[in-house]
This record gives sequence, structure tokens and C-alpha cells, in this order.
Amino acid sequence: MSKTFTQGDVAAHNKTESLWIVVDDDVYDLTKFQDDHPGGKKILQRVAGKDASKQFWKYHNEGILKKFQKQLQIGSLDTKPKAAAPPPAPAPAPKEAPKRAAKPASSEEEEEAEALEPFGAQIPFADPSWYQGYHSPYYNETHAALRAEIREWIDNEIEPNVTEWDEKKQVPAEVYKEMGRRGYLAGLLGTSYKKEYVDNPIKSVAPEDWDLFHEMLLTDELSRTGSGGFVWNVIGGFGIGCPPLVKFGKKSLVDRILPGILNGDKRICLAITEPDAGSDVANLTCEAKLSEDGKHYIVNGEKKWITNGVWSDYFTTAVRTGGPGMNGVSLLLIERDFGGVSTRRMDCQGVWSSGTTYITFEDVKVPVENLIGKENQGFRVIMTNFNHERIGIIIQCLRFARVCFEESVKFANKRKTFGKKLIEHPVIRLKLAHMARQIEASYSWLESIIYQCQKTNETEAMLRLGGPIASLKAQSTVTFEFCAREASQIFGGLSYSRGGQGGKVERLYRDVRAYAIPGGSEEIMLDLSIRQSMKVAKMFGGMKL
Ligand code: HEM
Repeated sequence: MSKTFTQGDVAAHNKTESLWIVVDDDVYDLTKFQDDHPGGKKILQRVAGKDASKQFWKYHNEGILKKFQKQLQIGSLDTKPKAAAPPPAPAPAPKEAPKRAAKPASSEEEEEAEALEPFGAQIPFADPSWYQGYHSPYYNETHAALRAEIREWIDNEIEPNVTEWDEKKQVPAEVYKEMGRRGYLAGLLGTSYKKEYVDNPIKSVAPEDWDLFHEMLLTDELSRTGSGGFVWNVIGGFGIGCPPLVKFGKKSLVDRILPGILNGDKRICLAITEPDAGSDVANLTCEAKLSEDGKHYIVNGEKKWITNGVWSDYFTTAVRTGGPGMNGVSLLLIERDFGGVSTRRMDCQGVWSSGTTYITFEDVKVPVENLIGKENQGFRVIMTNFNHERIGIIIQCLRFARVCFEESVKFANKRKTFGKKLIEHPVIRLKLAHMARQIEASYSWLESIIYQCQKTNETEAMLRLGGPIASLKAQSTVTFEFCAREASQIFGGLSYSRGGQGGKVERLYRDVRAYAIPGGSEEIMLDLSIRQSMKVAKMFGGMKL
């Protein structure tokens, strides 16, 4: 936007027929837009030809400018200070970057390691503390480079559109493709980076340096959009449907279908829950009967609340191949092309753009090569997968809680009631304080668990971390719910209506149950956390009570 104008130029356009305003030293021509302005045209006509920055920021958040700038900005004031040169694009981390993350070397080396440069808006508690220059044993320059790479993409290309996508209940297919093109999908499997299966490995981190903190960061930064629907659209089905294939599928099956998925051309989801079996997985009824020649399973049954099902090419499906209970369950990779698969979109309270689906399988003929793991031993695969799923839920919930906090802090610093800004009222600060303490405590526990996952093999993690992960899942959904509620009270009516300044909070409030119920409800999680932890402590020879 190279054109410059004087104050006088702008002042000359102070009529309905030619209506210009200034916001933050930039000049906008609202002549055509005034009739479409959701706040009304009269309010714009009152500030025609003037600097309307103060009025603008009173009624809108940053997203509005991002969205409309291209269309309405015609230039800047000649008095606008020159922008500083943009920071250099994130470069691949140098090979010799200090490897503090989850690989603390000698204590001497650790002492020498400096905290990373501050990053982001520097609002305390709105980002994790290492974004504000706090020391951390978990992160190094590769994490900082990845963080900058994702944030740039989200801020510029995703966030401005998320509300529209949520209302349409669909994210353009191109965005999932872009996830593949950027090499993100290959890093979201709860294991090492799958470089050999992708055309473009991730830019800012060498695949051999990839760790679970990079994975956490990716999910966390995607969640800054403040939309469970968006996050689930791009990684929901994939993040839970693909890991069982990668970890337990036959090599020939993995080689055939994984590249299409990781490059963003094909989509996969996890189909476990049924109309009559949710957290009670051992009771599922969708059946798979082996054909007489032993070459196929014939699958019949229904699945419900399946994220991404409507758009999926592949379904990692729990089926009954044996007798009742957990020892008769197997996992099959069902392909839509086999025929007999019907998907219907479900209307739900939240996560609108995630594509929650009802599926029917009618005489679907599935080759035995598509069995994931061993016959009748699918329950173990499902249980292993749960840890990864729950950690994903925890990361998202804690970032959503931070979004509620961040939106509240920003709003409380501009909205005035009874002659004072909201932030000057102790009752509002108390709300923020209760939000922050829960977010930070939960996040520190999350970092510790991620570190344990990194140090522990999958079986040990399933046994020893299953209890703490279940507990933290409940802790994070309760924290999210609390923050969504308190943010909503702070925004008042603005978070009761959809869109606008309280739009993110309103949306997240609706998304809460999509986190508190699936992946193990709060009640089941809390009970499991104690049962599992006690059982494992006994198994490992401790707790002689
Ligand atoms: C670049 C110029 C502007 C654009 C693109 C714009 C755009 C919008 C949009 C999209 C909304 C819908 C609510 C939302 O999504 O936030 C809105 C609402 C509103 N706008 Fe503007 N606006 C502009 C300038 C202004 C100015 C200068 C004023 C005041 C003098 C104003 C006052 C309002 C009011 C009062 C509302 C209703 C807020 C509510 O529902 O609580 N707008 N505007």
C-alpha cells in the first residue's frame, strides 16, 4: 500500500458520497462499504473524514482489519512512522543448536544454555512462559523456529477466515492439503518424523531432530485459532486414525496408503464409537466376519460421532471379530472405495467445522491385509492410541483456555464500566487470576508428561502414564470449561451473540463439551486415573498396602 495522503486529503472525503476514515494512520475508503457495515452507516458517516481509531478499537478486534484491509485500505497518512524491517524468515535450525529439549546433557551444558528470545504479544499467561523469555529445559532453537513458522501461517492465512469457516461448517479442502505440503501431518503421529513418506518434509526442523515437544507445539499453535472445529478438521481424524496404521499396520499397507495421507491428498479417521458404545469400548457390536476363503472380512454395523468421517477416504475401524468383551475386538482399515460405506453429517453443539459423522457399513468387503495389529487383539492398539489422543485433547484445551484468558485481558484493558476499565475492577482481576493459575499448573504437568513420553517406550507409557494422562485430561477440560465461563462473564452480551469481539469466546464456550466427553469423559478419566495408577504401582512392586 504505497499511496500516502495528508490529513487534509482525508478531511475532504467527509460525505456519504465519498467517505474516508483513518485507523492507526492508515486510510480507508468506506464509501461502498457503508451500506454493508454491520454496525450501521450513520455511525460511519459521523466519523467521515476523521481519525476514527479510538471508535474503531472500541467496537472491533484485530481480526476485522486483517480481513477487510485488502478490500478497503487505499493508503496511509504521510505522517505514519516507517515500519521496521520485517524479521528474517525462520531458517532451518543450525545443526549445532543446543539440544536442551528433552535431552538435557551435562548440568554444565545446561547452565550455559540461555533462555530463548521472547516471542508473541508478551501478555503474561496468554502464551506459555518460555515465550516470554523464561528458562525451560524442554525447548531449543528448533522449537522457536517451528513456532515462528506456524504462527506466521496461522496469523495470516487461517485465523482471519476461521469464523466464516465455522459458520459454514466446513474448512476448504485446500487447508488440509497445505498441512501436507508443509510437512506438518508427518510430525503428528506421536512418534518419530516420517520423512520417508512425504514429498516435502517440514521446513524449520530437520526431521531427525523432531521430538514430541515439536508435535505439541504444532497442535498448540493451531489451537490459537480458538476453534475446536478448525483444529479437528485438519488434525482430528488424522491424529487418532493414522497412528494405529503407522505403528501396527502391515508394511505393504502402510507403503500403499500412507504417502497419500501424509501429503494431504487423502483423509483418514478413527471409527470406534457406536450409537450404543462410547467410553465402554469393550462392548462394541460392529461385526467383521471372515469369508469362507479366509481372504476378506465382511463388515456390518454403525459408528457414531466420528470426526472427519464425511470427508474420509480411510476408516480405522474397531470391529468385533471374536466373542464378547475386549478380547473379541480387532482394528480394520476400511477404504471408502470398497463400497458399502455411507456417511451422514451430524449436527452438534460445537466443533462445527469438524465434520462429525454417522457411518453405516453394509456388507463391506475388506481384504485381510487391512487388519491392523493381530486379530482379536485390537483392544490393546486402541488403548495405546488413547494416550496420544488424550494428550492432543489436553494441548488443545489448555491453549483454548489461554485464548479465553488472552481475549479477556485485551477486552478488560479497553472496555470501561462505571468510569473504570474492567481490569481496574478487582472482581475482574480475580477471575483472570483463577484462570491463569489453572492454566499454568496444568501446562507444567503437560510438559512433564510429554517429557516422560519421550523417555519411555510405548508399552511402559501405556501402563505408567495412562493414569496421569487420564487425570490431566480431566484437569484440562475442567480448566477449559472454567476459563470459557469466566471469559464469557467478562465479555457479557458480546459473548452471548455470535461473531464480533466476543466471537472466539462464544465459539469456545460451545466447543467445551466436545472435549469434556469424547476421548474418555471426565468421570471415566478421573476414575481410571486412580484405578490404573494403583494397579501399575502394584505391578511394579510398589505400594504394599
Ligand atoms: C475499516 C473500517 C471498518 C470495518 C471494516 C468495520 C467492520 C465491522 C464488522 C465486520 C462488524 C461486525 C462485528 C464484528 O465482526 O466485529 C462491525 C460492527 C460494528 N462496527 Fe464497524 N467497521 C469499521 C469501522 C467502524 C467505525 C469507524 C465505527 C465507529 C465509529 C464502527 C462501529 C461499529 C459498531 C458499533 C459495530 C457493532 C458492534 C457490536 O455488534 O457490538 N465500525 N464493524
